[in-house]
Amino acid sequence: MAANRTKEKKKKESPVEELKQEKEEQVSVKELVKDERTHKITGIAFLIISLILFFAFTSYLFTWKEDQDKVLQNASGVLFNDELLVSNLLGRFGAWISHLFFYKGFGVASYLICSIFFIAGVNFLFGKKIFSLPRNLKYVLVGLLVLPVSFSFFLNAFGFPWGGAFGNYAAGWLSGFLGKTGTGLLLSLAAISYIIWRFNPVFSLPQRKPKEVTVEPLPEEIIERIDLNEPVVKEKPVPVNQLKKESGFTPIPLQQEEENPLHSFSVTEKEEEPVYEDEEEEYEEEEEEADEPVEMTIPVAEKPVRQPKTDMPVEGPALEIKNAADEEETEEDDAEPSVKKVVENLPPYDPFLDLKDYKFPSLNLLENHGSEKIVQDPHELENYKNQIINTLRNYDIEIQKIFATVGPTVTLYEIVPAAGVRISRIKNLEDDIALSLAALGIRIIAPIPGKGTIGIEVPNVKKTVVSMKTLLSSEKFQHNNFGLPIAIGKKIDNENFIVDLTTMPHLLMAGATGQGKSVGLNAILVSLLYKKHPSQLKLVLVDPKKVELSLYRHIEKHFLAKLPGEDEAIITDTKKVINTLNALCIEMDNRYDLLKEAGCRNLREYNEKFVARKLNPQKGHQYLPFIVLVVDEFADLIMTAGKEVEMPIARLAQLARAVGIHLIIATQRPSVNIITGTIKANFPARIAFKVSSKVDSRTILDTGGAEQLIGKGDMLISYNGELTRLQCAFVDTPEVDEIVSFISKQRGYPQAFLLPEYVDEKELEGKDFDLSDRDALFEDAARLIVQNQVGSTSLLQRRMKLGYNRAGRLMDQLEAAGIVGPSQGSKARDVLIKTEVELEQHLQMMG
Ligand SMILES: Nc1ncnc2c1ncn2[C@@H]1O[C@H](COP(=O)(O)OP(=O)(O)OP(=O)(O)O)[C@@H](O)[C@H]1O
Repeated sequence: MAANRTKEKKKKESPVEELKQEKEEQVSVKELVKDERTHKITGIAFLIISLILFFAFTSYLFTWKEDQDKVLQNASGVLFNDELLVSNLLGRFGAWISHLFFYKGFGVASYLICSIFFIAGVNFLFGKKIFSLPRNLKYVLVGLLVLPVSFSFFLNAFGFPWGGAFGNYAAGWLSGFLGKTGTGLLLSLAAISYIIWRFNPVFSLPQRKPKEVTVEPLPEEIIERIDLNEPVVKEKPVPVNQLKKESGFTPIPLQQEEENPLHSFSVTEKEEEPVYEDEEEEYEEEEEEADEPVEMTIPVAEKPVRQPKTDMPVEGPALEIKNAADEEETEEDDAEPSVKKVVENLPPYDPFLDLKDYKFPSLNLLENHGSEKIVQDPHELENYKNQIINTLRNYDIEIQKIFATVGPTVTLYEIVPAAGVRISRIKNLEDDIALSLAALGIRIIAPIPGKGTIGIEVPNVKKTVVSMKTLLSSEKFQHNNFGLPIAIGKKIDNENFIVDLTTMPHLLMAGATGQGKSVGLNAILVSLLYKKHPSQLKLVLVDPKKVELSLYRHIEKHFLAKLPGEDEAIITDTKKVINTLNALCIEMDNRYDLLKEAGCRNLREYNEKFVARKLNPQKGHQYLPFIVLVVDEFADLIMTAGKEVEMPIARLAQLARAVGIHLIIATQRPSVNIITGTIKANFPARIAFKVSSKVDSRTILDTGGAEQLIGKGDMLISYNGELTRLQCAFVDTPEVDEIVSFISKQRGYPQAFLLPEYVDEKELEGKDFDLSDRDALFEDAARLIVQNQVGSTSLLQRRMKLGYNRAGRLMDQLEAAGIVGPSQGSKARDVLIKTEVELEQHLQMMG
């Protein structure tokens, strides 16, 4: 049976084979020329010709003396004169062809001919344009014109045909025409021109003091678009900057780049329209004057003041106000002329007086990770370009132009489709293009907002790590005037992405585990630590995982804020998180009260007024630092505490911006039950690292794309209505350790910045005030409150030199004794007893 089947099969196959043979016989010349095998054979033939010429020429260098006479004498028949014995390695042919090229032609420059055959051979053999033949032909042509003349002119010795007949003739003619000196100079000009053209050396005059230039220098690494409409393949991978120069890419002027909304998010460029409201512009002016960091050192005298909210005595001259004037009269408008005079005469309040020796961390604490030079293989560019064009062509989509912008991790191919092509068609081909490029993480932006082009982002084979050090040492970071500058990463065009957290004004970060979230948080925190004095910034760190943020515990006395009575500043316990969030709400309300009383619209105006000594510390006014709340692993909190966490966060996010409280919330699980509508509505700025699904991407960014990222700090940021792809700056844990230890070794405040105490009402229920437990200062406190008719804890703290806890306890006792009303959040409590006489009676009754 089996044998029969094989026979049948053979029978069946034979007609096919016959057909095949017939077909092979009928191959037309046209098909033969097109056939891949013909190309390979031609390629090898060319390579062999190139080798034959090379060996013949090289042998000629050693045998020319012996062979020259023989060839000259038998000029016509040398090739076929069997009796003629020559010394050239390639025999009579070698002797003849070398004589032809060297003696009668171009001398040593004849070697250039070999290169033509070599290049044509390689291109044919591999079926690709590995080297550019037209470019080679150009070089060969110029070489054959210039080199023989130079060789003949300069090396006219030893009887060797250095420049061949052509060289001799041309050099002789030139010498007659220009004289020897003229010819020498002309040939030198040719050589120098070539060197300048090829290598563009830098000629610099001895250093003179440069004039003051006000234009901001552009960051070095900005890379322009590469025009892929010309061949880009070079012999070996070269840095893109060089590549552009060498292969004649058409660099598009930077101005055009800036017009591209994808690139134009240069929030730090001076000429950019500021995104701030009026008041913030003013703030910048103020900061500009004050903020003149030289190598990260901010001048001490011109910074706003921090009035520590601790029990430590307030340093500096602000207390002099008290001596000079009644506290009721120190308000700017009502102030007596004499008071005004004193205030005017005082120098502005020194911001850093509390820690005036504080040194900002130096950039040396950070490391360079990798070379930072973006190296792009031109073959990769060419390949991807062709594959993109071919894939689109397979679907009948023609394109007009294609450009590439090479970023640290991805390259953006920008396509201008032919007229009439529907953009949605290209968008639908996302998967096909990804398949044809055999690359993961392709993202298609159709269209690029504000442009008639379509973007295809393709991950680079070789990725570059963006070091935090590069970003922090950049001009943009060092000389900006942002309230809270944060360096996040680099855009696809290599521009540094440095923004002001105060304008965000809060930030939501999401990303699957291991995709770079913690590194991103560290990058933000490190940026702040590099730019802010401890008096200007306080961090509230919430870290349910207990590991990520614990690095920062050593700077508790410099930069951290905590609840009164807590041991640890970094909050890991859910219950304490709720208390802290509510305490922050109280702080926010308190700040609003202070702002209202001072007649200021925001923190900046308020601090400005305070620094100018227009606000009276005796009335509770103090310098207010920014507070940044960082929550790592928000999902854990929402899962365990739900609304109890969500409500204060939403409230803070809605209102806290004006009073300088900003939120950074990170989560691994960007699902809708965690990032609820309320949270989302209040966090317009969002970052997504790689997430596991399109749904997750939509939850965080309101659009897909984050699932296509490639991890390791590759991210999308949605800010100001724009979506930008960034490579997050990399800062390693040992670097953070170094910075933290540098700060922690310096003198700090006596304790962390204390947040207002928040007592859960539920906990208080049932707790009655026991008269026998009365504080020793109870009666004094009661008198003070009644005299002033202000039920404020800070009044007790200030006047009685008490800590926050004790003052708070006293106030609770006063409430229990019916002297003051219940707490009203940030507002002072009502005082229920109006006169001192009444109070004395009350105290007596209490016994
Ligand atoms: N910006 C970056 N550049 C280069 N490599 C990075 C970058 N960010 C992260 N990585 C690499 O990815 C690893 C994981 O990053 P990271 O610890 O920040 O992830 P994660 O999202 O916080 O994870 P988890 O949620 O589990 O803590 C890092 O150890 C590092 O090797």
